[in-house]
Amino acid sequence: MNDHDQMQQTVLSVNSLVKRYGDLTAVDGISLDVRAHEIVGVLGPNGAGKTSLLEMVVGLRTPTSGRIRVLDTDPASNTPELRKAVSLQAQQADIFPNLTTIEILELWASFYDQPRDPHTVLSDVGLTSSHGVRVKELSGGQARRLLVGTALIGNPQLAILDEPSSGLDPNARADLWDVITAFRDEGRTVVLSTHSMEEAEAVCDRVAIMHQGRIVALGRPGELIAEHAPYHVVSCAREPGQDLTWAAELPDALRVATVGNRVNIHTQNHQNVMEALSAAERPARDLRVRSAGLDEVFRDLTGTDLNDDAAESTQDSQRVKA
Ligand SMILES: Nc1ncnc2c1ncn2[C@@H]1O[C@H](COP(=O)(O)OP(=O)(O)OP(=O)(O)O)[C@@H](O)[C@H]1O
Repeated sequence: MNDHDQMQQTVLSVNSLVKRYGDLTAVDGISLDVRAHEIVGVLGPNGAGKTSLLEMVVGLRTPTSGRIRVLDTDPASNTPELRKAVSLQAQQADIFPNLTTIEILELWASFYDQPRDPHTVLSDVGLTSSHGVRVKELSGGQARRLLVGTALIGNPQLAILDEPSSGLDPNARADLWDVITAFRDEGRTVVLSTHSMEEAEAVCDRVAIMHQGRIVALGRPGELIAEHAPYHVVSCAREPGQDLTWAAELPDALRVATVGNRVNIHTQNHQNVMEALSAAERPARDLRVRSAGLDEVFRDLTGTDLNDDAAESTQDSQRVKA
């Protein structure tokens, strides 16, 4: 197989997948193909069904209905070949609380025929200086990095990472994104879940936006934005006592929403909006403009916000225009 053929290879194929827990439908008829050499992000808020989907893909949960093939094999068959080719980032390493970080990676490496060097992986996930620290003494972020290391050490063809950057500080997140993209650049495939649109945009070749058990959009981040949110967001500071609700009346304002101390105005003519904000009797300050991103795509497709902490105010300054 040449490079091109390899990149066309379907590593994961999911068809009409459903997972019910009693009356609750957590995964509601998902179909998704993942090709070799790509990073696919499953982007959705808490409870969207991401973990249920990923754990079915590795055979840890049983589908209610539908079909999954990983490297042309049903994950429920749990063959030794599949166990070596696919890895799921462990959810916790504290089953071995007294082992050190390097001992954990050496233990995980021993499960595989051609593992990565544990010291290299320790360095990749930024834990070299913590090589002698016991698992029970790690901070939340350090523990998360170690878990990502356990997913990569076996050199799997397909790595499944469930919220790999959760709890990491911005520098550690950026380092982790480098590790994940370098892993893909070696010809491997990654499916990760996240509720960070920043992460989805930074690392994912394609993004599946998941909401209430369904994939509501699938594509490259730039394509999704161009298709579903082809506008700019003008943002300004809302100072104490300042009323900017009038911005919703601007002919070029598609939507106006307050997020904490900032007011965001969606528009297809950011020049006009910025001029109007600057020319007001009490001019808006700290004006910024950016292209819409995946969070706007998510909001426009689902009517809800991706992250609670970025939840937009429902007060009178929020207006949606047709
Ligand atoms: N074992 C289970 N039994 C019953 N309900 C479950 C079970 N696992 C998940 N659920 C429910 O299924 C829905 C989807 O959960 P899931 O963990 O798959 O979502 P998620 O997108 O991974 O969420 P999070 O980002 O919070 O981890 C939620 O409503 C959850 O409460």
